[in-house]
Amino acid sequence: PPPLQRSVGIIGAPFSKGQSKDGVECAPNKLRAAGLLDRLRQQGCAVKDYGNLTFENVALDEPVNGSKSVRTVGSANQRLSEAVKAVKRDGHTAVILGGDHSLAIGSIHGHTAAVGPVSVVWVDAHADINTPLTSNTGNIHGQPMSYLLYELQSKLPPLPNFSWMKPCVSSRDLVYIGLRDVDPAEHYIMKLLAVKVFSMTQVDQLGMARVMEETCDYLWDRTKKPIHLSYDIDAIDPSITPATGTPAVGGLTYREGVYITEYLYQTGLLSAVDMVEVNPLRGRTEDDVHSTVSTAVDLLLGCFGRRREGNHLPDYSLPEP
Ligand SMILES: N[C@H]1CN[C@H](C(=O)O)[C@@H]1CCC[B-](O)(O)O
Ligand SMILES: [Mn+2]
Ligand SMILES: [Mn+2]
Repeated sequence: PPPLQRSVGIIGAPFSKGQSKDGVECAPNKLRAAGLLDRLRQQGCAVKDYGNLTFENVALDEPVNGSKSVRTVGSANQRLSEAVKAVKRDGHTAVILGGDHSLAIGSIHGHTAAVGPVSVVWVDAHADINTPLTSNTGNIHGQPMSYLLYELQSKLPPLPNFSWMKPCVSSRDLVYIGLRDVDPAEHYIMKLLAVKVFSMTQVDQLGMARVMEETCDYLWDRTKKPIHLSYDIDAIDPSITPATGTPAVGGLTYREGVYITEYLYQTGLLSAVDMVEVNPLRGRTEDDVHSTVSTAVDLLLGCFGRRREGNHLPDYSLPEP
């Protein structure tokens, strides 16, 4: 089997301007405070923490074609792209702690700048594939995939502070898992581009084991590429992860969510992971926040070898009397 990814580079991306609810910028430090780095090290990973990026709030950032905070989102993602490229060049699997899902623009752009074409596994209740002209909210966290796909470039208006980026994902290299709250325009776009989708209906029909087999068979139809896993915590059912900005009922169980990470880890191809949309201020109780944050931590641990059967380090030996 291929050498499994055990060297992790953590980037904190405390960014919230892809949407309108305060709090999502607090998630990187919450995830660290929950012991993410220690737990990764305890399961045998080498972990380098690159700290939190600082993002500029662009003044007078008036909507462009309805999209909000375009200049601020563009500038943030340019910075994130550079940071992810550096982490990849240092030889780590990149972990990007969001922050809202508009960060996937910079994360995937920087990833492909470093390693070339990647397969994207997008785990989310939502497709996040509105263009600036189809979005009903103007929130760019509902649009990142339209900025990234070669096939949608002709549908994008010129956007200030985005001239640094180029499209870098082919629709053939994208798989969605967990969709259940998709706008009509997004549905039309996914049909038009024949994007591979495992909505919650397919999760129910096939079961997650089959979904993951079919995901990998589809992505590896030709060459095996590094995998970019973009995990929106709202893919998980809100009964488990309520502290998030756009919850949608009927989501993945904790077990299904973790299975995705266990499966992708053992491919040995996991090259970058986004963990986004955890919003501690959206929990009604401290338990809501704890359940959401600890689930996000467990999902990330699964990406780096944690198994529910148990784990032990290779150098473990039993104590002798
Ligand atoms: N209700 C969804 C569907 N479309 C909306 C939009 O375009 O604003 C919402 C986006 C969620 C973004 B998220 O997936 O990153 O949370
Ligand atoms: Mn979502
Ligand atoms: Mn999302």
